[in-house]
Amino acid sequence: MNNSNSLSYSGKSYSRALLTKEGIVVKTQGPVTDAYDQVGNSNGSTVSFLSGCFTCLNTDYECDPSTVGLLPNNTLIPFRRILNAKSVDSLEQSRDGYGRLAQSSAGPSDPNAVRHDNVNRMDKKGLDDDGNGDEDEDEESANSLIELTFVVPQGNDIVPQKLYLSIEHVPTVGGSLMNKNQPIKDSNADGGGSSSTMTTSSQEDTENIVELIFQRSFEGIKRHKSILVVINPYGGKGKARTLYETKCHPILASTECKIDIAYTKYARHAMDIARDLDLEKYDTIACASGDGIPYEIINGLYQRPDRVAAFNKLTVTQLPCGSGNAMSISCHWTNNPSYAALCLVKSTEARIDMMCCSQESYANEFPRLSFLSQTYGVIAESDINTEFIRWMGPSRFELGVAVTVLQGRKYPCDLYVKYAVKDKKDIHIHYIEQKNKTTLLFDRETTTPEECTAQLASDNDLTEDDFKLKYSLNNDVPEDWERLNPDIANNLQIFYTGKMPYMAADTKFFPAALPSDGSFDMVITDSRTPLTKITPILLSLDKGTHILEPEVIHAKVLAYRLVPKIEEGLFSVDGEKFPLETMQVEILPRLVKTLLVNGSYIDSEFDTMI
Ligand SMILES: Nc1ncnc2c1ncn2[C@@H]1O[C@H](COP(=O)(O)OP(=O)(O)OP(=O)(O)O)[C@@H](O)[C@H]1O
Repeated sequence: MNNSNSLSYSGKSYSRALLTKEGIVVKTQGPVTDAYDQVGNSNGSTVSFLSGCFTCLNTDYECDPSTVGLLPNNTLIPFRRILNAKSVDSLEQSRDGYGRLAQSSAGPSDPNAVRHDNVNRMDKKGLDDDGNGDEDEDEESANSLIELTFVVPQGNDIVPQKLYLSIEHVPTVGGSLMNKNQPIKDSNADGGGSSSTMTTSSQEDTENIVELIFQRSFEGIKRHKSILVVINPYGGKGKARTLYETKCHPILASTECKIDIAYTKYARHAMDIARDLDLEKYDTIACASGDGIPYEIINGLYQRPDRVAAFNKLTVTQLPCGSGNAMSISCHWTNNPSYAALCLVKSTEARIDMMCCSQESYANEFPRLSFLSQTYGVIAESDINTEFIRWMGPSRFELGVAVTVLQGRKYPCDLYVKYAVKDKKDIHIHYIEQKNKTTLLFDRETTTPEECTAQLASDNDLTEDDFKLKYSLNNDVPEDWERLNPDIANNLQIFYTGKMPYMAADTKFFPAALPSDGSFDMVITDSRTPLTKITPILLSLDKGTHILEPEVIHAKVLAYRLVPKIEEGLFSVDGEKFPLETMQVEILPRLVKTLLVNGSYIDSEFDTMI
């Protein structure tokens, strides 16, 4: 390579870089390009990010071989985008007899595998970048090369990329920078660590820097996860497997996580998988599916004799590969499988409340845990009874709702509710108070990652008591439960209860939902509401402002009993069909561990809705 700006060692193009508080800044290495993308980060702000080809992996535009591996001046690679870091010397120690670098844990579809081959071909010829076979350039820097893997945007997705770096500066106490050739602080020196210094060899420096990169890239986050990916090959109209393999796996395989994959072979198989799972083997179950598989996994775990241990050990999350991905939208803040894969790696564990459903048909055996919603009336009928027009995609559901509402159908019932917060104004106060609790917990300025994890862990040890139901279906309705005005109950149109803000990509049905406020949201409409009023209500579901309308009943509840008074129909629980029988539901606080961006659901903007 005849580019005067380029650096190479042993056939590897590499860049000089600085380690800063925010990430790794890559210094001038080649012609400055304007190929930047604005990428929304988990805090809702944006960061600059390079797109296009700089490591020969992107096909967005044709690359210039003289700039391969080179980044424009001062490109910041934020820590939250970093998946892995390795000392190149330690990689080289694991070469096979042919001089190949050891392959990463990436599967066959991992584009990084190609990159290893490219590098090795050059190594085999014994040529460096100037083609003369001398390993003469920047020998000292090359001794401490780091192979960094991070995500970059590609089209609508993110993909892993590798880059070789020579880190010239690392931060000292307080975040100021020091020269690499000075003795570096020990591996705790991440802004608050020991001030003792070590005089180390270049290789030891590199190992320390790698450790520092890991500490900053995985603050308060489990780095070596053992993940069981459960794929529903029929999910997402048969696209779930391909979505996982092309968009999620390359990202997960680039990390230090261990990944096993199980395919569901029949309906409800995921429940059996969770029931029979070896708890020792995994800490995370990732459902590459719609919302049906997380529901089955959670209930499979619930039915285990060692359910306390199961819910203490395992985190259940979703990679959005189905047609309904409410869990990922609410928890990972995205419906995009590749971004969700990054969230799986980078998000914080947090406990969420479950809603425990009892009906005569199954309650004596096992009640059912619902993480998302229960519905009766228009929504239930529209979800299930429009299966035959599934080809229409999500709009079939809206059409179903519109038709049923236009028909003026009603779904009489008796409804008894134990309220947590009944008045709409008080819900706002409750929401802001509870939301701030989580925000404070995750405020990195006031809470260290360790404190944050400790606070979360302090109530992470469930006991069998946490599974005990307060109310029995067989008993009379408790005295402190309130009966919904029969005038409304006998004309009920929509009955929908939920625990997450989004029920579909453009349906923010429960904007006041919070992960663990010990209650769930109830929304009710009356079929006598004039069309001129109900139409704007339905049209505002995407914004979530429907709950502000006076015609909509909205409350935070702890439990309810609904006695249907129709001959034919159904309940829908987390999108699954349930029998038309008396349904009793109560909250079981903080039962399931999942992954939430900064410990919160996606911002529903409920606090600013007036
Ligand atoms: N191999 C299989 N054969 C038939 N059904 C299956 C299989 N694997 C899983 N299922 C069922 O598919 C259903 C839907 O799963 P999931 O939520 O992952 O997909 P989805 O794309 O969101 O589908 P839906 O639109 O039906 O909710 C679940 O009830 C599950 O039991």
